Amino acid sequence: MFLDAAELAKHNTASSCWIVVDGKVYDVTQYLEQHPGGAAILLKQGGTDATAKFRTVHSPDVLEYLPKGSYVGKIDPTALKSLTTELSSSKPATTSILPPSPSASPPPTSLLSPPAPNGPPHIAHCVTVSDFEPAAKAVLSQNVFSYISSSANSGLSLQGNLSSWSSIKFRPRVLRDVQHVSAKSTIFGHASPFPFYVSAMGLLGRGHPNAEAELVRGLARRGAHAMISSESSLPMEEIVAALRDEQQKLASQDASNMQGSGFPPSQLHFQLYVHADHSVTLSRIRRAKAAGFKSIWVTVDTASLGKRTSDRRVQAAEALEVGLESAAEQAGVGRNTGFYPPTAHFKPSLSWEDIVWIKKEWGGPLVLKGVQCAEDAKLALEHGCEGILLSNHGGRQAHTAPDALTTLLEIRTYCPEVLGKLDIFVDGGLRDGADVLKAICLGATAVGVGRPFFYALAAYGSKGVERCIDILSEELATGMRLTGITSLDEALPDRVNASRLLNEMWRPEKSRL
Ligand code: HEM
Ligand SMILES: Cc1cc2nc3c(=O)[nH]c(=O)nc-3n(C[C@H](O)[C@H](O)[C@H](O)COP(=O)(O)O)c2cc1C
Repeated sequence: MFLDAAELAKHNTASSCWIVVDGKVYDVTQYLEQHPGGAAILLKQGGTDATAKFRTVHSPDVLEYLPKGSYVGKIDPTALKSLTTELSSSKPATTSILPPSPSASPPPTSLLSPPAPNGPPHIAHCVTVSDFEPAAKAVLSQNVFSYISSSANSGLSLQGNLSSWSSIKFRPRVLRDVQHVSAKSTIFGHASPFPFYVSAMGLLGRGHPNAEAELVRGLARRGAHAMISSESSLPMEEIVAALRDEQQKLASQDASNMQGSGFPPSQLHFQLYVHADHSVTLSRIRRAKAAGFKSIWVTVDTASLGKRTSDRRVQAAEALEVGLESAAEQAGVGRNTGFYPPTAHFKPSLSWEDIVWIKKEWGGPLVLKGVQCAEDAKLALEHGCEGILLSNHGGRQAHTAPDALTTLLEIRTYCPEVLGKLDIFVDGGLRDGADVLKAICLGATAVGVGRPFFYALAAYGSKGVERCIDILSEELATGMRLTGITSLDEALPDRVNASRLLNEMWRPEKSRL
């Protein structure tokens, strides 16, 4: 039995809110207060077909997060048709402000952002990766820009990340014949042209209509690796398929040009949030394995979502706009108020035992994403992990969390044995390719880069992604030449002066390590 449009339309209030996604009706009333995107954004879709808006943000996978019993039934397809027409005539879709993508034409409309009066500046103006931020700001709505740039509390973790890289200085060597330099490296045995990769970022669809598919097309043209978020806007299988498709196109172009790109194939790694519902986590792991991801990176710094201050301001404003005064007030203090266990998505009881079963289920390289001290690095080794990512989630989780370089120094000081046994990755605040070398000198395998790629994607699509890689790799090559390093095995600790950060590093009163 189908539901009809008149019945659906009645459920558009906070006391009964139904939405349609892909012809199915869901009662999201109970979920309104839990939705990390805020109650207002869902309520605005109440009683209507939310499919178009939903698809610009989410993959259908998130529907698994709805409480049991949320599915109401199917809607009459003819009713849906009239409903869609009605909606589109009352709420016209905005014109896309995104530049044409070289690989795939973006859909003609974007429901995400209002049209930018001027569009982004010419891509030629992006000379450092920080230049992508104002370019994206010019084309994104305020709430999407806030989602990307947001950081925890007063922003000190983010500030610490950004400044940590310049606290370390190089100790260049001269007269070392640097005609030929190579930044070739490997990540879990897979070749990468450079020791950096794109960090996991959820909901790329908020910045570009082709979302993660557009990202991986840009990566494929440069052979770069990426960690794909389990909160992506596209299902993981579609992201892998987009990469393969682009790689095939490149192979046929190479065959007709009689020359190869010279880059190894890009590889994808899977970032996992451990969900409160075990079956959701298990199914993600199995699908990632079947889809061919090369390693799994379990995020361990998100027992609860951090206080994303600017997002809360946006959500409060959105709620007030639709007259939801109490939701607006709640947005400011968050949904995990007080000391009650958080009820939302991520498993708050996550512990080392979970790592053991995830490792067994995955059966390949496992990295802990979000290690922030030497003790946990040591425990990761004891629990059989293959790698650790020293990260404070781009300053989005704990307030005044340590930056990754300081944690790396702490590990070098208090448990140096970890260095030879685990692959160590770092991320947070990297905005200059030359700085990548500093982490490598201190023993890192590779560095993750987040926001600059999101901004580049939002402003210029896959062309921006390629340019972001080109800027970082040129800076890295120049940095290598000017410090007298021709290959990464020459990047050793004596090439950097980390005294300033070492001064700030934690020291135990009485070591328990
Ligand atoms: C109905 C089922 C839905 C579920 C289960 C759901 C679930 C989620 C989850 C888990 C996140 C957090 C993702 C992350 O931070 O990585 C999120 C964020 C978000 N959702 Fe939904 N969502 C639903 C519907 C929608 C719809 C219909 C819209 C838009 C009309 C929407 C817009 C957003 C936005 C904008 C965010 C980002 C919030 C931020 O600024 O951090 N969601 N949602
Ligand atoms: C918009 C955005 C979304 C993110 N989403 C995720 C995510 O889904 N999973 C995760 O483990 N980390 C996520 N992160 C953290 C990144 O993986 C990475 O740790 C961080 O962005 C690195 O800092 P940077 O942006 O300064 O380079 C996100 C970061 C940003 C900026």
